[in-house]
Amino acid sequence: MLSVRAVRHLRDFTLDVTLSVRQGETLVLIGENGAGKSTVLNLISGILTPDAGEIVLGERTLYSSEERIDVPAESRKIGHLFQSYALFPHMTVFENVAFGLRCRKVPRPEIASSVANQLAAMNLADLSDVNVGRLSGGQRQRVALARALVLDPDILLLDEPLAAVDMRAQGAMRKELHDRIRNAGIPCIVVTHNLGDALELGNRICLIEEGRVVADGAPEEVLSMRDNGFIASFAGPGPHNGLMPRAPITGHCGGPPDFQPL
Ligand SMILES: Nc1ncnc2c1ncn2[C@@H]1O[C@H](COP(=O)(O)OP(=O)(O)OP(=O)(O)O)[C@@H](O)[C@H]1O
Repeated sequence: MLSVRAVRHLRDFTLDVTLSVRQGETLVLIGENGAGKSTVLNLISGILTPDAGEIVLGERTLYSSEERIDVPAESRKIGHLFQSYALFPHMTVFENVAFGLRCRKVPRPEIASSVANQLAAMNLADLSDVNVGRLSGGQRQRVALARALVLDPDILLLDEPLAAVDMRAQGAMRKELHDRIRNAGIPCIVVTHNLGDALELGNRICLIEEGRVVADGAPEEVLSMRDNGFIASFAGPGPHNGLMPRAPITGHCGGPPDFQPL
């Protein structure tokens, strides 16, 4: 179980979110550009430090402003797939996937077998010795996912995991993600602008607007709010056909747990 209560002052507004994700549950974060979705992931993985609040993963407090606990990013066992991959282009696929394990000082033979297994599982074994700079966007995204999964993480944070995968490969990749998330049985947070992905991958959808959670519920509940006009931010295409428009949100709801409009 992950539980987050985090405040962080950003350039244009103060992010102030409270959310939780149970074991085996996938929470999908949606919201317009700049709403604060990636910042939430960065606060959980330790790349950014909250200005106040508390982040607890299982039995472990990762951050607490009251108890002055701030576990550094490298000591958190978190699989974080970044929107921009954050891979090393001059290093091989193997070296990129091994990077987090090396930082954790995992013994070399264990790194070799873990990385080989992960690459095989993701059909990347043939690219093991290829420099990442030579790969396509979709291939890089799979390498970034392999790097997140090879850590055997306690939680998965996936920022736009299918954005760079071409349409033809998206179906297979979405299914693979779905299976892996389910099999991992750990909390997972996915940021996406794609409603089809949100429905396919998520047990719950959380809508963020200017750093605040304005809706949090089962996908069908959040969608019915959309259908009833409480949320206009993804009122465009139908559930399975593409990108959510990034227009300003014109309606609010009361947020968890009863989703009443303001
Ligand atoms: N380190 C930072 N310090 C101050 N402001 C920041 C920082 N990082 C991001 N911001 C600002 O915080 C806001 C939220 O950005 P964030 O990247 O989290 O949004 P997002 O919802 O993930 O957007 P997108 O869908 O475009 O990726 C933006 O206004 C951004 O300019």
